[in-house]
Amino acid sequence: MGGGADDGYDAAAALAAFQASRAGVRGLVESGVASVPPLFLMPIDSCQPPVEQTTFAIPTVDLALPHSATMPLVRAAARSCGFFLVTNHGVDAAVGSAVSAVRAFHEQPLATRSAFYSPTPVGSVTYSTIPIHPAAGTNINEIAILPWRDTLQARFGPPPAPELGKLPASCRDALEEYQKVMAGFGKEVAGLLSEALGVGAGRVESAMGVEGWMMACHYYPPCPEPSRVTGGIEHTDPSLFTVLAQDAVGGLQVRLRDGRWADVPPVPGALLVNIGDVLKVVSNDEYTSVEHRVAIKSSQDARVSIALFFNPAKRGDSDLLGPLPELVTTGSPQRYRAFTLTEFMKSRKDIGHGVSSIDRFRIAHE
Ligand SMILES: O=C(O)CCC(=O)C(=O)O
Ligand SMILES: [Fe+2]
Repeated sequence: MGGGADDGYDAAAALAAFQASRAGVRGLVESGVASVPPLFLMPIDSCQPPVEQTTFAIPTVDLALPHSATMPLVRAAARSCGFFLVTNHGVDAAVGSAVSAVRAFHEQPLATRSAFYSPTPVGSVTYSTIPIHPAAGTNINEIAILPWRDTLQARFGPPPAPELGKLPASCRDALEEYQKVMAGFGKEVAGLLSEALGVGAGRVESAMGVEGWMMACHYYPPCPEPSRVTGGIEHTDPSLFTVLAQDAVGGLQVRLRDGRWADVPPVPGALLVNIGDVLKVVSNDEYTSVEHRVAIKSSQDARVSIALFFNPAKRGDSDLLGPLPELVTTGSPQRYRAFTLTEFMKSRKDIGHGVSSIDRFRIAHE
């Protein structure tokens, strides 16, 4: 992939030119590209839908049900497929405004939005086309490949809040409001997930803190050749858990246990929650962190999604992430050694963004 001197294509120069345009993928589409530039072409086996691609019904947790009913649903979903939809969450207005504000930001005229654009996401607020991690794909080598997506990313925590004044004015109020409302929603989800582990509702939060908020506001432009690109390569989330809000276009796919990929069609009004690698570790493998990716579905419609990662707030070099001691028993021995967030991030950098990045900390048992 990526070509070389032999075919006259210089991938590094193409990447530099794309980044220097400060226009993102949206800019390419606005300029009327009729085919996918090589920088975005995925190896065939990384983006083509497998033959038996299927649609999968994600379990739903209805928060209007009594607590005694929701808790077992959360427990079953977190253990079996690692994803669940949440309905009757009471935050529709904030979700609607945030998704609209993200679309408005990405669809501003080039001159306005390019002022925010940076080639790589460094800093607490960034707008970029984040290159695919070289180790993340099966046969992606050292030449960067880009996803068919532009991302406005903002770190909201842990406190003290980083410079949110850097958020673009066009979406600042809606995103700040969304974050505030979702902090409350996330506490409720953290409580349910903790209680469903049988360790008490406050345990996960008191052990880790959940205020390490990172918000990724994605924009997936329509693509002239959707099957040749990826919106996001297969990965697991590094978070404790992630909450995804999205419009009606769709594109998210999850990997089933048998290895096939399944479409997860958006459900109007529902939020999607998934378990990340850190909570899988904390739960001593009772919960599962499932690989997912994003396909581009449309040559007409741009898709917007907002992934809000609830990461551990406790992240110093003396804060250890590991299985909760009360979940370690004779029948269920400790599956991971404790590690710091710094070690974990290094592992993702070295090994890639799949679930295997926590295998470095796994304790082998006969
Ligand atoms: O846009 C989506 O549907 C998913 C995005 C995602 O998986 C992520 O940001 O980690
Ligand atoms: Fe993800």
